Amino acid sequence: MKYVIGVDLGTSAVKILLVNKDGKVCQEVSKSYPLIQEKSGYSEQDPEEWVVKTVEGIKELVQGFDGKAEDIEGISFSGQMHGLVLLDEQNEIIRNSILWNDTRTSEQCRQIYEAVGKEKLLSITKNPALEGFTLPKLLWVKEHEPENFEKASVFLLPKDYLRYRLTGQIHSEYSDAAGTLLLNVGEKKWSTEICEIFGIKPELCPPLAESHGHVGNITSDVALQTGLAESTKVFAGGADNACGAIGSGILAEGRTLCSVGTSGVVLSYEERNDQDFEGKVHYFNHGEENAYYTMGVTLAAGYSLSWFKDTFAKDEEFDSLLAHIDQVPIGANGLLFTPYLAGERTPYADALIRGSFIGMDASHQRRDFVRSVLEGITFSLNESIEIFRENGKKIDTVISIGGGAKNETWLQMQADIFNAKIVKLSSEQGPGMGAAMLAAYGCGWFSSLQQCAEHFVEAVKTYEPIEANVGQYQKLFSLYKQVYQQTRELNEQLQEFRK
Ligand SMILES: Nc1ncnc2c1ncn2[C@@H]1O[C@H](COP(=O)(O)OP(=O)(O)O)[C@@H](O)[C@H]1O
Ligand SMILES: O=C(CO)[C@@H](O)[C@H](O)COP(=O)(O)O
Repeated sequence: MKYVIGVDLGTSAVKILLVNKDGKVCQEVSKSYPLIQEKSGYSEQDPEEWVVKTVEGIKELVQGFDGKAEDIEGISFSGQMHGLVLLDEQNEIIRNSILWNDTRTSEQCRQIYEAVGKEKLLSITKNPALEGFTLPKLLWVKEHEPENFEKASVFLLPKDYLRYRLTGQIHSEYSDAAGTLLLNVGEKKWSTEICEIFGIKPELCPPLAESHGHVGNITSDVALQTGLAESTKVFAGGADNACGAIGSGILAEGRTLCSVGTSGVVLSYEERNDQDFEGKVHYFNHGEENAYYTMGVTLAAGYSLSWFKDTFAKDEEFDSLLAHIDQVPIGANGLLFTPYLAGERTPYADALIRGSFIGMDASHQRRDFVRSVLEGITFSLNESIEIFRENGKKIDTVISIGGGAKNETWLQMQADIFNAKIVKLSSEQGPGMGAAMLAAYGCGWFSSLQQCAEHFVEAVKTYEPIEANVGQYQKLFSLYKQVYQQTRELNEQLQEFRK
């Protein structure tokens, strides 16, 4: 039997899957790493930590594998998007990576609009200037750490850096490059125009490959450290959301995905690159060649739940924290949560907004808070579903993946709040599976990603919306939507008291 490895470099952890030619996940390893948050709105990670944890994880996986290392034919990557990794001329890391959920760059976003103009920016990059994207981070470094900017010889995205360390080859690929604001998304090339406007030398942008492109092999050093064979082919991989889409079979028009990882996304496949969503949703290149997807993003989805757990139930597992939520009625006994712990993207591009619990009273117990956190996250994702529906998309079925899809009550809640059928897959690890599928397709096991999806993607359970619940959630959703408007100014005034 032949195998491939899919590596998902997530925000909370790197998750590594060993998948056989039948699409069965034979082994799984996960290694977590922390966020570095020096100030409110700052979020960084040490790229070296990604490499160390991935190498450890692959080593563990290979040690537990009873076949021959040569049978692991290929490896590919999925990664948290947008994070800026700067390398000097020796390809050494210059500073910590500034991540997708770091919102220090509001001023740089303003400068981008001023210098390029919103209309032109949308026509080239298909996206608005958002704090999480890479170009604003690069401009922040240029302004605040000019010595680091001067030293930089290339920038990479997180999984591209990881792949460089495993192969010695420097590349990016279209699906992740699309999240930089430096790519001409429709023409699939770095925008020389945007680079020139901001004084970014073209060499700073790495060469581009297709996601299934064979970009190198494992170096002899990494083969020695991990037990992988040097013949293991390395394929470029994709942005985690593009890989999540591949791993969930979102490979045709009309398919919709919901992912609750650290962030939360609602994503829809797009055949064309010329639709106009006026920048209300992200519009990126897919990991499938010449395809696209649109997506709304909740910055702190799973992160809201993990924040709650770390703060109030540190030593408990998620399953035990969530054990009693179905004993709490819809609406959490009058408690409403908004998940704006790190600001928000969709539908409010707002770096200053912060979360709220509205309606606390002395009868509330921990379980009410937990339920309200899940409801608030799901309401936020429903705002993206609403934008898609308002733009004419029919959403009656949603495939649900990510850490959040491990909980059955949450999946039923998604069905009731989205008023759509929710499909759970055999593995909730869509991005890792998508990465493995890119390797499988790259190895030539299948003639297309679609054919690979027919073999690899397996639905195991569906959750139908329950009419009575849908009605109750609709009432709550209209209250939820008022919280943003009513807390926006308060949050602006609280800014001076933040860390
Ligand atoms: N058993 C569980 N039930 C519900 N949610 C969970 C469970 N385990 C993890 N999660 C959620 O999933 C999130 C992590 O999802 P994951 O897809 O691994 O994220 P990432 O790719 O960002 O590292 C956590 O922040 C948590 O909110
Ligand atoms: O910023 C985005 C998408 O635009 C995030 O979705 C990141 O890609 C992080 O993903 P997870 O770690 O939550 O999977």
